[in-house]
Amino acid sequence: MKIFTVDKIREADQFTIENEPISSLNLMERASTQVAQWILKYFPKYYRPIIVAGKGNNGGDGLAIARMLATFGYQTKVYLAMGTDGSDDFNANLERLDNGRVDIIEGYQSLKERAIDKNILWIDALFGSGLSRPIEGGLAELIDYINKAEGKKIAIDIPSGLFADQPTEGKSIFQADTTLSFQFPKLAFLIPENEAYVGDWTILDIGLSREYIDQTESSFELTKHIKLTKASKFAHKGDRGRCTIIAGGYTRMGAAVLAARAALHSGIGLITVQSCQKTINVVQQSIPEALILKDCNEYSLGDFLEYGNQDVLVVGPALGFAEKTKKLFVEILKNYKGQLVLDADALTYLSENTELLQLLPKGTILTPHIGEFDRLFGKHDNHFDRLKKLQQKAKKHQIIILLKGKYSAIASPEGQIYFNSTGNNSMAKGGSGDVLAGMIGGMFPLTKNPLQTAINAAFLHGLSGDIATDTYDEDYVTPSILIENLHLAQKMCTQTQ
Ligand SMILES: NC(=O)C1=CN([C@@H]2O[C@H](COP(=O)(O)OP(=O)(O)OC[C@H]3O[C@@H](n4cnc5c(N)ncnc54)[C@H](OP(=O)(O)O)[C@@H]3O)[C@@H](O)[C@H]2O)[C@@H](O)CC1
Ligand SMILES: [K+]
Repeated sequence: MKIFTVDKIREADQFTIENEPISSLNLMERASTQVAQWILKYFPKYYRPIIVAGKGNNGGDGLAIARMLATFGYQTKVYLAMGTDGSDDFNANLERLDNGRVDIIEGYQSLKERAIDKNILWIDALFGSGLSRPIEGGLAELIDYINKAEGKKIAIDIPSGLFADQPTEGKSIFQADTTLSFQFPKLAFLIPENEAYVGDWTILDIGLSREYIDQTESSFELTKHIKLTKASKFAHKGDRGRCTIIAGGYTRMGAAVLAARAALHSGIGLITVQSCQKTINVVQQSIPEALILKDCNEYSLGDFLEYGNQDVLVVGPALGFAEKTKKLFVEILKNYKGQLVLDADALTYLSENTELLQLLPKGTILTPHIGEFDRLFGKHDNHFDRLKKLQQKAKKHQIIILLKGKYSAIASPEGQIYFNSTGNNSMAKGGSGDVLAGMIGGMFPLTKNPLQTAINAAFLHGLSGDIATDTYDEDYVTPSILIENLHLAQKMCTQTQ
C-alpha cells in the first residue's frame, strides 16, 4: 500500500474528480459515509457524538458525518470552532445540516457545559491534511481541553495539529483513540513520537482513482501482504540453499541457536553453525539438523573458515568483542562473495570503525534497531530525520537496511522505504532480533533477492508474533514461540498466492 505525501493526496483527489468523474462534494459524501458507517459498527447509540469542525474540507467531512450520525439515531452535536463560512464543500454541508436533528453548540462556554459525560464521542474534524502551521490561541486551548475531557476520541483523516509528512513542532495536537484516515496511511502514523496522538488507525477506502495510485510513484510503502516463493517440486537440499550462522560464543550461544533454528524453520536446505571448542555440544544438542564449522578458538570465534559454498552468512548475534572476532569479521567483509546478513555485534563493529562500511558488498542486509542505527549513523532529533538518513545510507552504500521497530522500515539501495505492518509489543524482547536475522538467512536462497527477503522476513516475523498473541498474553510471548508459530504465518502467506 503506497504512502503518499499531502501534495500527492491532493493530486489523487483532483484526478479522481476529473476522471471518474465525481464532484468534490460527492467525494466528501463518500468519505463521510465510510466514517459514519464505521462509527455505527463500533459505537452503540448511547454514545453522544460531538463533532468539532474547522472550516476547511476536514470540517466539511465533520458536518456530513454529523448529518449521517443523526440520521442513524445518534444524539449528535456540532461545534463550529472556526465560524460558519468555510470552503465550498464545508458551506454546502452546513446548508445540508438538518438543524432539527443536529444540535449546534454556540460558544466555547456552552461546549464545556455540555461536555461532562463519559459517553461523549469526540469527533475531531478541525484540521486535516490542510494544516499549514502549528495550532495556536483559542483553537490550541480547545484541543487541550478536549484532550483532557472524558469520552472516546476519533480523529477524521489525521489528528488536528499533526503534520502528515513532516515533524510537528506544535504542542496542541488532538489525542485520538482512533484515527480514521482516507485511502492512504500518512507517514506521520508510522513515527514513534506520534503514537500518543494517532492511537489505533484504520484506513477507509474512499475509491480514489486506482489509475492514479498505480501510475504514481511514492518513496514509501506499507507492506500489507507478501507472497512466499516456493521451492520447485524437484528441489533437493542444495536448491534450498546453505546458510552459516556466525554468532555467539561461550555463555552466549543461545543467540546462535535461536538464529539457526529460525533459519531452519524458514526453508533453508542446510544449516551450519560456526562454533568454538567450548560450545560445540550446545549446538549439537540443541539443533540436530545443524552442521558444525569448527573454530579452533576455545571461547570466542576467530577463524576464517571455508564459506565458499555457503549462499548466505548471518554474522553478529552475541558474537562478543574479542579482537580475533573483530578480525574475522573484517576477513569476511574482504573475502566472502555470497549474501551477508549483519546484525547486533557486527553492527557495533561497524560503528566502532565506520570505514568498514566501504567494504560492505552490494546488497548486504543490515538489521539495526534504533539504538544501533543511531550509533552507526549519528543521533537524530526525530524519526523523520532518521528515515531520511536511512534512505541516504542505503543508497550510498548500495545495501539494504532493515531498521527494526514497531513499523520496521526497510530501505532499498534505490532509497525506497517499505514499512512493515505486522508485529506487536510482545516482540520487543531479547532474542527476537536473533530470530529475525536467522529467518533472513534461511529465506534468502529461495527468494534470491535480498530486498524481498528482508521485506518478507520482517512480515513473517511480525505475523508470527501476532499469531502468538491469539494464545499468549503479549507479556508472555518468547522468541522461541515466534519460531514455533512460523509455520502458521508461512501457511497464511502461501495460501493467498
Ligand atoms: N484526500 C481526499 O481525497 C479527500 C479529503 N477530504 C478531506 O479534506 C481534508 C483536507 O481539506 P483542506 O485542504 O480544506 O484542509 P483542512 O485541514 O480541512 O483545512 C484547511 C484550512 O485550515 C486553515 N488552517 C490550516 N492550518 C491552520 C492553523 N494552524 N490555524 C488556523 N487555520 C489553519 C487553512 O488556512 P490557510 O493555511 O490557507 O491559511 C485552511 O483554511 C482532508 O484532511 C480530508 O478530511 C475528504 O473530504 C474527501 C476526499
Ligand atoms: K482531523
